[in-house]
Amino acid sequence: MNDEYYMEFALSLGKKIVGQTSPNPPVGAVVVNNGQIVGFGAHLKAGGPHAEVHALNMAGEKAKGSTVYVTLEPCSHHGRTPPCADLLINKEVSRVVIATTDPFEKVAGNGIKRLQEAGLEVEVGVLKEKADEVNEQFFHYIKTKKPYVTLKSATSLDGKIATASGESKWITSEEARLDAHKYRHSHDAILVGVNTVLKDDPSLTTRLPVEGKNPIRIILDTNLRTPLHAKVMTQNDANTWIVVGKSVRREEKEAYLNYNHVEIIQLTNETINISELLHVLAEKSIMSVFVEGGAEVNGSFLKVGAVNQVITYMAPKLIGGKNAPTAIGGAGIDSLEVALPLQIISIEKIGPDIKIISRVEDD
Ligand SMILES: Nc1c(/N=C/[C@H](O)[C@H](O)[C@H](O)COP(=O)(O)O)[nH]c(=O)[nH]c1=O
Repeated sequence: MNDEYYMEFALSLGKKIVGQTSPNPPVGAVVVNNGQIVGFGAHLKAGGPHAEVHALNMAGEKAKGSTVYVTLEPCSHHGRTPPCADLLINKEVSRVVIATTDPFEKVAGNGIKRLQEAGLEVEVGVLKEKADEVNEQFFHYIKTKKPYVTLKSATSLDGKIATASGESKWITSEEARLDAHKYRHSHDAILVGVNTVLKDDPSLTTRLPVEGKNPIRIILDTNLRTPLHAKVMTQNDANTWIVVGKSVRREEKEAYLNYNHVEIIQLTNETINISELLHVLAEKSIMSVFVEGGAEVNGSFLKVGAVNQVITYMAPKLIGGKNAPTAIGGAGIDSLEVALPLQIISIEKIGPDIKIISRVEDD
């Protein structure tokens, strides 16, 4: 076979664990010896063994003289686990094929250098584009020290998220709504405004046919209006972080602190500053946030340009009405020249609806 054949396998392992390794990258590794796959593995959770460790353990004696395919440059620094570059050398691996290099300053290029200095054959760049996509959340987080933000909207053909009277259930189909849950699974946090909580009382959990990780639920709630009987308060199958402004007083927060799964994050301004929020979330190791609106919250992210990916579901319905809300509220951008440089990545049918994935060009 060829290198791409085995790297595809390693990438499929990495892709399947996106969302469960934060704040580490979702890495996959495959060990091949004499044309046989003798080991494979993925980094399953931060603090756990890296993908190469699992794959080499499975390979046992057959690691010697093997070729190891890994989706990201092996680490060469002592993190919470010993360096994988040293392990590859100690196991007497002959050749290491790497899909893409790690932008993390402690690693960038050092892993490759250490392998080459030890006499291993190293090949870099096999299926690089695909690996960069699997690592997009991690790379953005490492480069910008801010979470990767995916904005989701579900609208009618004319861009409305509800009728003028506020009716919104449902615009898009069951299939489209289910598809959105995949992003709840693959992001560390889901974020909505308190108006969505007041209007829809959402649970914001991941309800996929088989399992799915619940993201941390982040509620933007400047004046702490989230009702104590809301599902995000009474259901503790996911943590809930309520973000409030400076003027919320300590005694107002008391009642919320009785819930173990609830945390109040108080920012330093009267109103919530999205840039400050993203900095605080990154400090708490949140690598990716799935913003499910509503319109005002979406507008506040757009206003500061804090959008990396947009998932748009559009139903074949026309709602109309100048007072019916559209997907992005707020003041909007002042001129087209400051519009986000989005690129459409894919358009597909989901049931009767269409799904558009668009991303901001790499920074
Ligand atoms: N109104 C529509 C949506 N509306 C989504 C709501 O704003 C809110 O995120 C949901 O109610 C979440 O509830 P839960 O977490 O599933 O319990 N979302 C969609 O994809 N299509 C629509 O038509």
